Amino acid sequence: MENAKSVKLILEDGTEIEGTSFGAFTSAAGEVVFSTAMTGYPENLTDPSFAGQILVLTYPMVGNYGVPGEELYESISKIFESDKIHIAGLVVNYYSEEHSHWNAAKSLGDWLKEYNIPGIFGVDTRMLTKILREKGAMLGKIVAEDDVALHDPNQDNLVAQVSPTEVQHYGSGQHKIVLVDCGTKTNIIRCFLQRDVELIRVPWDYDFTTLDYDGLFLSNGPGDPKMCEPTIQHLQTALGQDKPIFGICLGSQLMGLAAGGDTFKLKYGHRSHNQPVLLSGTKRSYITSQNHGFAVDTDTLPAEWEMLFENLNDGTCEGIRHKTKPFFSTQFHPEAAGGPEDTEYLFDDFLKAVAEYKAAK
Ligand SMILES: NC(=O)CC[C@H](N)C(=O)O
Repeated sequence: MENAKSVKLILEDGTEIEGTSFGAFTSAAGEVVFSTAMTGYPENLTDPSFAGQILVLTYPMVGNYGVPGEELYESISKIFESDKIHIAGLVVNYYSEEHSHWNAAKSLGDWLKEYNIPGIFGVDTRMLTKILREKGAMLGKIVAEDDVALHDPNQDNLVAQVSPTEVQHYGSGQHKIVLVDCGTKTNIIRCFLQRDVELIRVPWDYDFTTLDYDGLFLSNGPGDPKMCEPTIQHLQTALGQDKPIFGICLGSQLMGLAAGGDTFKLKYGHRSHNQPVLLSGTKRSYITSQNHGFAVDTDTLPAEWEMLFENLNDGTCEGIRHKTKPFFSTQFHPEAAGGPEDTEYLFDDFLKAVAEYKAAK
């Protein structure tokens, strides 16, 4: 690339890696996490759950299919997972400014520049991932001209930063679903709108218990789930009723906390499109899309709750369910975007539970 400027990636353990700048030539600090997904950077970079994180991609060449232009679907993005880039910085091995794809509108570097997000390339990201697997996810920074202090985003209420402030309505189906938006991926909204649903999207701390609805959905979102105290309190009220509840990722962690269980931080998290999970009580496994750094501690779940899915790599909890009421959640992403769509049927399972609840009323 012309006029290439050198930048550094510095980790809290003192590791310093020199590379070349792409995207914005600026410094940024965050939690350094890795993803082994082979594609999907337009989706990953706009997933609000990545807020505050410097993302390391192990796939060796990034940028070669460019970035699509925006298109709308029912007033939300048809392409991206939110309306902006949420990562704090991007670390890749080989960055391809040149790109070729039928819907590419710009290069990855130009897109990062639009949001003032720095990228660094020329980094052996597989070596770096081995360090992060060995020592755990670490704080770090990309340093261009001016130095910045290390900063732990998990100490911030990131959900409050990415959640909307207004209630929004979508669709006109027969099931009225409240979506508590802690930083939702738009494909969750698309998955609902492709079904028979009227969606009421509310801010993370909105008291949804006052609304008239048939089913409750808890979205994914960034940071430590324990920061979402108001959401947990409202959810506890909802758990006292019988209306179906479905949670994804952060939503699963909030369900665990509201039920009286605990969550903990994983050593280096699960971020990829090929995580195997086992459906409890069966021999059926699914390949799932994942992006999380925290998990529900299965041993702390009260007696009325049980693990619904288990991660086959490390045995951690990938979802929970209530033994008698229609409440369940997944730590993985049934809406994929990117990743396999094998578990999208869970949206249908949830809506079936909603229909049964309404029929029994
Ligand atoms: N994708 C998500 O919802 C992530 C949940 C939470 N922030 C975690 O890292 O575990």
